[in-house]
Amino acid sequence: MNTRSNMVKVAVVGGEGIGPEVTAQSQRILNWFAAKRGVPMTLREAQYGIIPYLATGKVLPDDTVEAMEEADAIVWGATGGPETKEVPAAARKAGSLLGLRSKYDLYANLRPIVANPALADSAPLKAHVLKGVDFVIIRELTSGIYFGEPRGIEMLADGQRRGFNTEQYTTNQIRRVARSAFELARTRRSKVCSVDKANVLETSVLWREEVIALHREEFSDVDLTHLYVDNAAMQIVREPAQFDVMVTGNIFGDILSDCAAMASGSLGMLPSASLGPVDKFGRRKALYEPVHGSAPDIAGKGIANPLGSILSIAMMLRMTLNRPEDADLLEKAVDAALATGARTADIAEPGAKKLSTTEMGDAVLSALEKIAAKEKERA
Ligand SMILES: NC(=O)c1ccc[n+]([C@@H]2O[C@H](COP(=O)([O-])OP(=O)(O)OC[C@H]3O[C@@H](n4cnc5c(N)ncnc54)[C@H](O)[C@@H]3O)[C@@H](O)[C@H]2O)c1
Ligand SMILES: CC(C)[C@H](C(=O)O)[C@@H](O)C(=O)O
Ligand SMILES: [Mg+2]
Repeated sequence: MNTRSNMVKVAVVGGEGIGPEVTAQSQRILNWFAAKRGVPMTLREAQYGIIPYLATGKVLPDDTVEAMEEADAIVWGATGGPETKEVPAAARKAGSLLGLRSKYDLYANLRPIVANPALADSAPLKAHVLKGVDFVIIRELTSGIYFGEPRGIEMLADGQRRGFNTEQYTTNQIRRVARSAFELARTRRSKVCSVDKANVLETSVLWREEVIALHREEFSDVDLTHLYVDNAAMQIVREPAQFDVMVTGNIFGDILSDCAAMASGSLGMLPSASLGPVDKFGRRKALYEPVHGSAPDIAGKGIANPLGSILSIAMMLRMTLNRPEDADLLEKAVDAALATGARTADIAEPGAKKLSTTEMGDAVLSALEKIAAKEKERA
């Protein structure tokens, strides 16, 4: 029997656009693992975005702040969309996703890209979903040009306006995310590709020097290569199966991960984990979210692919809950659902039945039941 003290606290924040639609499916999965597998967690639902803004004047109301504050893991849906225009910039900024990443120092953002075999065999996706693609982009998430100062838009003497941002990285910011990449690579195929723009940017010169130094000092058993970001984008399209772990800065990682998403068939397939520093009790605040955004073009239609969000729960089971068997079980259930032909619109073949978001959730839950029952029989 689990006592409340060993319960992992999870805040579930659907957010905006398709965020609540996909997160609802993840929540069903979480409930299944709590009820059927005894995974020790408490779920606290909380709101984010335009709805709480209209009620409280805050996109991130106090109740949500409290839920996130006490949580070991945050399950996030999405932010953004046309409604954001109704929220004044200051209120939006006060509760932004970037602010949360910064507040909890979620510096290591893991974005796995896996070509599911069932999709690699599917005719319309064959061109870019290539068998054997299985790599992780580790994106530095709390520094770089997203956070560097000074930034702003100023008026020039000649009447023009000038916008400016600052790319910046310190030794420690580079080393800690590079360490995450080397450590992850040791659990995989022991290859790290570091991506920068060291032929132009000083931040990238420093990035490359520090990655090389850390590699020499502590990780010389790992195979380390370097690519300029423009070449990396081309290589991801040309031969994504060559990569194991790719580590890069904030903005390069943002762009490369959407680009790499197509090797998995759809942006809707990609999960992510954003991890903070390990505290003195060995705990690590984490935020789990699909890589995609609020998708205003399909929001409210019930057709979004929930698998990116659901696979983020597998990452949570593995990384926050330390339940690798349950993470494997969930990934197997996603594989099984896809193998039986379950497809949302973004990954469907022409003429094939297109499942709604909820029906894809049903397909994963039904696969979970079947696989768990078989495992029980075998035991
Ligand atoms: N982490 C986040 O919350 C996050 C991430 C990215 C973008 N955003 C925000 O989302 C808003 C929309 O941005 P965008 O349109 O550039 O990017 P997006 O990721 O929302 O959508 C890009 C394209 O991918 C499709 N898509 C995305 N997720 C899908 C899914 N689960 N199933 C099927 N198709 C899916 C969309 O329909 C769209 O055509 C912006 O306000 C942006 O800032 C938020
Ligand atoms: C919504 C936006 C700020 C965010 C980013 O640029 O980091 C998104 O694109 C992502 O990839 O998580
Ligand atoms: Mg992005």
